[in-house]
Parts: sequence; structure tokens; C-alpha cells
Amino acid sequence: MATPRVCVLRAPGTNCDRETAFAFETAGAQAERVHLFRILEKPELLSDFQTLCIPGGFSYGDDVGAGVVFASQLRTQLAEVIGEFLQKDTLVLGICNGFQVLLKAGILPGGAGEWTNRDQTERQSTLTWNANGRYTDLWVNLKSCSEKNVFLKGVDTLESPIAHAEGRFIVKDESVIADWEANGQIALRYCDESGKTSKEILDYPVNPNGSLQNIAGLGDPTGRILGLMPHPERFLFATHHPQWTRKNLTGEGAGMQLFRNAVEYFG
Ligand SMILES: NC(=O)CC[C@H](N)C(=O)O
Repeated sequence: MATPRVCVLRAPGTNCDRETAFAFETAGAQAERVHLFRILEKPELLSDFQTLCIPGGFSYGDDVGAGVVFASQLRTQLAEVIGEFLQKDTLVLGICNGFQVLLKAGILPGGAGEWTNRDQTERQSTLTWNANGRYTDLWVNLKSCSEKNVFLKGVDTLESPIAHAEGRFIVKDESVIADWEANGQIALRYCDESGKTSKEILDYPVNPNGSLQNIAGLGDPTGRILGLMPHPERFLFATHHPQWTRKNLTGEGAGMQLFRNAVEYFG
């Protein structure tokens, strides 16, 4: 199997890059933590990689809004190389702050298809302050809703931690969600312990932030891009789970499958 190279792109304030690189490495990829300033200096470096991952954290201190500054650097200073990267048979993963960046840059939900028109396309959706107005840190249940998304192959439900202040997914006009759903772009929804979810906003803590239609993750039309608020890299081993002894969990954690899928895609 070919070993894909993963660029874990970090900016000032990113703090989940080591764990995320470790997750990809454990799944069999070759992951490199690359500082955004290196790519700004030498944009062609990005073409050495098959996967781009923007990890979680507080890029630029969440100033102006989480992910906004990082996203605007991608949109303006790196537009060309990002466009080339998206056109190729590559994967993109954005975790938490990374999801915020993908959405605010306009890499999601349109992917390569919309990237060239990103300045003409009005942004339909965003991630804003949690309904409870607070930074919220807990474990949630997720239901995979897309058969198309590469990262979610073989995933039905998974538990994962969330840790964010600006994770409430909202849209300007709710009717776009039906189109995204038909396209397989609605990737993950918050659900209860039995895996049940709904389009009505479920109560806290099942839906921890008040996201519309309980949406926790979104993909592009090709299924090669995924952005999600929860942190799969924090559940690689059973022992990461707060109740692993009580629940007798052993072996891998549910988050591992997403990284393995990303590696096997290139197999
Ligand atoms: N864990 C994260 O990546 C946090 C994202 C962002 N800083 C927020 O609080 O919303």
C-alpha cells in the first residue's frame, strides 16, 4: 500500500497538531507538521502531499472569530495552490478549528468546484457561538449520515469529545441543507446514545452547541473533504474514553477509523 503524505497545517495558536499527526502516523500515513508561514514562503511545498489536515486549536487566538484569519490567508495568499490541491485526487480534513477554517475559507461546502468562484459565491453557512454562550468541553455521540464521505467509510456511530466555543452550525436559508443531504454532504449529526438523531434541534448535551439540524460535520460534493467539530484524534485508543474501565472498552477508539480510511483511500 502506498504511504500517503499528510500535511498537518498549523498556524500561530494551533494546539492539536501533534495529536493529529500522531493519529495519521498510527493509521499508517507519513504525517508532517507544517507551519503556515513555511507554505506562505514556498507555496509549492503543498504539492508534496496527498492529504491536507487543518487541526484544532485557537489559530490567531480566535481573534475576529474562530478560524477567520487563518481562512483569509488561505483564500487570499494561497488561493492558487489550494485550488490545484483540491483539483487533484487528494483528501482534506478539518477538525474543530480546522472545520471553522475550511468553512470560512470557502473550501467547504463547495470544494474544488466552487473554489475558483469563491469571491462571487455568497457564503451560505458558518459556525458561530455555541447556543449556551460558553466554551463547552464534553463527549458526544455522532451518527454518520453520508455514504459518500471517504473518512466515514464503515462508520455508523461514534463517540468523540468536543471542546469549542464557536461550534454552532447555522445557515442563511435552511432549504440548502436538503440539497447538501441529497449530495451526501451532511456527514455527521449529533445523536443520542442509541444512535437516534433528528432534524429538529436536540437538547443539550446531545446537541452540545445548538447546531441546526444537529449537524456536526460537513463534506464537499466529491466526499474527499470532511470538516467536523468533534475531535476524532482524541479517541484513538479505548483508554482515551473517560469510562473505559466501567464500559470494559479495549483496543482502538472509534476515532481511529477516520484516519485509517484516509490512509486506505490511497491503498
Ligand atoms: N478545539 C478547537 O479546535 C477549538 C476551536 C475554537 N478555538 C473554538 O473555541 O471554537
